[in-house]
Amino acid sequence: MSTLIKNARVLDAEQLTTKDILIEDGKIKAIGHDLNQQYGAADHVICAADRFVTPGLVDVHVHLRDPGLTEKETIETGTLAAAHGGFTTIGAMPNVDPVPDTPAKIALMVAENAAKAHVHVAQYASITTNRQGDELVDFEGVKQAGAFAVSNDGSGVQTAGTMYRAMCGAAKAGLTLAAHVEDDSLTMGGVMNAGPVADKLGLPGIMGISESSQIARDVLLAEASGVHYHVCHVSTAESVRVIRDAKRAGINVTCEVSPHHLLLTDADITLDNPMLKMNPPLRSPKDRAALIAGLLDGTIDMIATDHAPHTDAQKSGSMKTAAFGITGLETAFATLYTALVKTRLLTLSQLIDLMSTKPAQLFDLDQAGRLAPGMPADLAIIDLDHEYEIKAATMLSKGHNSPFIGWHVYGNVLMTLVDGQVVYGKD
Ligand SMILES: NC(=O)N[C@@H](CC(=O)O)C(=O)O
Ligand SMILES: [Zn+2]
Ligand SMILES: [Zn+2]
Repeated sequence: MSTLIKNARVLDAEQLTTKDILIEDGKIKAIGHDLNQQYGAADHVICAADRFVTPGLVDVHVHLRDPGLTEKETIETGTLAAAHGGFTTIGAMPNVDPVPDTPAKIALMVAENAAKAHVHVAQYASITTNRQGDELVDFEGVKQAGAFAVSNDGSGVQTAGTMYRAMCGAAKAGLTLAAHVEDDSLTMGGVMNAGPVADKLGLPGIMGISESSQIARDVLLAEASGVHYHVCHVSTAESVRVIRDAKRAGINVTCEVSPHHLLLTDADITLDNPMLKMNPPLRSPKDRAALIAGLLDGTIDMIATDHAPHTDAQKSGSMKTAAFGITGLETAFATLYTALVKTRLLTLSQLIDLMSTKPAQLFDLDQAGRLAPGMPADLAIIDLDHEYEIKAATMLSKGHNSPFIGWHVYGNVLMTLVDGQVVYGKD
């Protein structure tokens, strides 16, 4: 089976050029001109009509909610949402029920993902039993069973001793440790960023030091243990500074930032609105500026959505009681392309690096992140030229908890292919 994508605009040495892409048996066979002369006619032709074709996007931070929380999302709906957003590989976080904290549970989840997912799913195991306390997971065992990394996302690892032992174990097993950094003794029941906006709204605040102080602890533990330490969803200027300094010291640390922390701040919270409640919270404009500076100087390695679907009921009422988290898979590319690339803060090539090439490289997902002969045909065809409105009605995720609904953006994903098969497509 062969497919020819005609007239694709692809990035080549940071410039967009028009080429054809030939796919054979799920892999990219060739990228170039007049491919039918060399390889003969393809079984199928997709006319890209000068639309942008990107290597499939890679998101290392997604909540699929399956098993156990399937009223919010399932493997099917979450990975359809990923395909709709142009993502072809996602990392699934372990805050599900039961928590994948044994080799047997990981093996089961890996099998379920393979049977039900529309895109490639890399599965996280937890760091500790049931994502809490101090008993470590069998890292060698979960790696053998198919876990690609470990994380307690949703909660921080509270004690240095447990984190250090976890890092030593993960390093020995060759697993990246991805940390949700949050010191519970500094969180104090907050629901949004601590500061003048929270004070004005009368809402309890979450201090930035609950995040940054744990990163400061962890980079030193990472240095001592030799683990690849990855920081999830950095949100403050101090976090960026600590990570920048750690990188300069040669420590093996990487980090991600979410689209919402790049696009919004607590100044956008003008009333008690659960759609703007997530963990970590939207920070100050000064923090947002530091995140963008961190992206530009390479301190921040990648963008990850932290797609966190919840039911309408769980996201209604007051920020004091609503669930933390917003969806992201179906809005990430378009919102970032519109706000950062069209305004020339980033080039398109830099955005694709941050959303595909670098997450694939840094998480050893060596079958993702590049459009090149021999690679799996994982790609998305995107219309960069026509403005559209983000609407809840077009979302394939079960969760409609997005603050970006109603935004007018560019960068509509028209079609997504995984292993050469169309997993999302509009005519
Ligand atoms: N980000 C969130 O606000 N919520 C996430 C958990 C997490 O990423 O920490 C969730 O699972 O809902
Ligand atoms: Zn988290
Ligand atoms: Zn998360």
